[in-house]
Amino acid sequence: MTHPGSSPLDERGTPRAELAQATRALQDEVRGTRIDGRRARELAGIVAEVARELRDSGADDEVGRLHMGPGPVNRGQTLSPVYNVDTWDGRRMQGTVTFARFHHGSVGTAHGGAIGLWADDVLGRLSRELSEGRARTACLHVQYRASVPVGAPVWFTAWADDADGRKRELHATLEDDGTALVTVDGLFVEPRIPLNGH
Ligand SMILES: CCCCC/C=C\C/C=C\C/C=C\C/C=C\CCCC(=O)SCCNC(=O)CCNC(=O)[C@H](O)C(C)(C)COP(=O)(O)OP(=O)(O)OC[C@H]1O[C@@H](n2cnc3c(N)ncnc32)[C@H](O)[C@@H]1OP(=O)(O)O
Repeated sequence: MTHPGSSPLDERGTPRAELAQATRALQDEVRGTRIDGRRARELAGIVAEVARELRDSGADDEVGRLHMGPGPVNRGQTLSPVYNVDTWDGRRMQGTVTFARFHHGSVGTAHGGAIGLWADDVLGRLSRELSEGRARTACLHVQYRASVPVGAPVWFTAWADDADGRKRELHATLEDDGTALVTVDGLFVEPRIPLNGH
């Protein structure tokens, strides 16, 4: 079984990946900085200049589609927490996810919405690994059982029940030292009318 992270579509190590990684670092530092107001304004100008150059490079929807690539770290988007798939046996995926300062909710713990975003992403990825048909998230039930730390890797497991026609029930847990922090139950459905390119 091919390890998902070893797909030839993986963007890790490319210049584009480096740009995404640098942008993640920027997001984290913007979140935490104590920089003074005058310098903050100067830096805003520099960042705006970078954004202009990227926009002028011709970003469009085709580029946006790289968001769906398989690499855990470098899908060209910087919103989702970074996660790494360590094992994949065709049915069950295990690995670690690290919520960054950018995903901070309150008192050192991850924002619940960021956890939901990650869950949708990892189950979406699992769904893509399981079959060619493109399923979409119909329902995501996230149970927050204990706080998820920021800045430290947390172990995850994601797995699938048997497919039921176009429906796939997928599950995930986040855990720390054997204690469940979050449990997720998702329903993904292959649309009756397939969406173009999705
Ligand atoms: C080894 C290397 C492999 C390389 C692989 C390469 C790439 C893979 C890598 C990466 C992918 C990475 C990451 C993925 C990232 C993100 C994934 C995010 C996914 C999303 O974020 S996606 C956006 C949010 N999502 C939507 O935007 C959906 C909007 N929505 C719809 O598009 C429709 O609503 C739809 C399609 C859901 C259903 O529409 P439809 O018309 O096809 O469904 P229909 O009515 O026929 O229902 C059929 C059966 O599903 C049941 N059913 C339906 N909906 C239900 C519900 N909500 N609750 C409970 N049951 C439900 C019915 O009850 C019936 O059940 P039954 O058959 O038993 O009666």
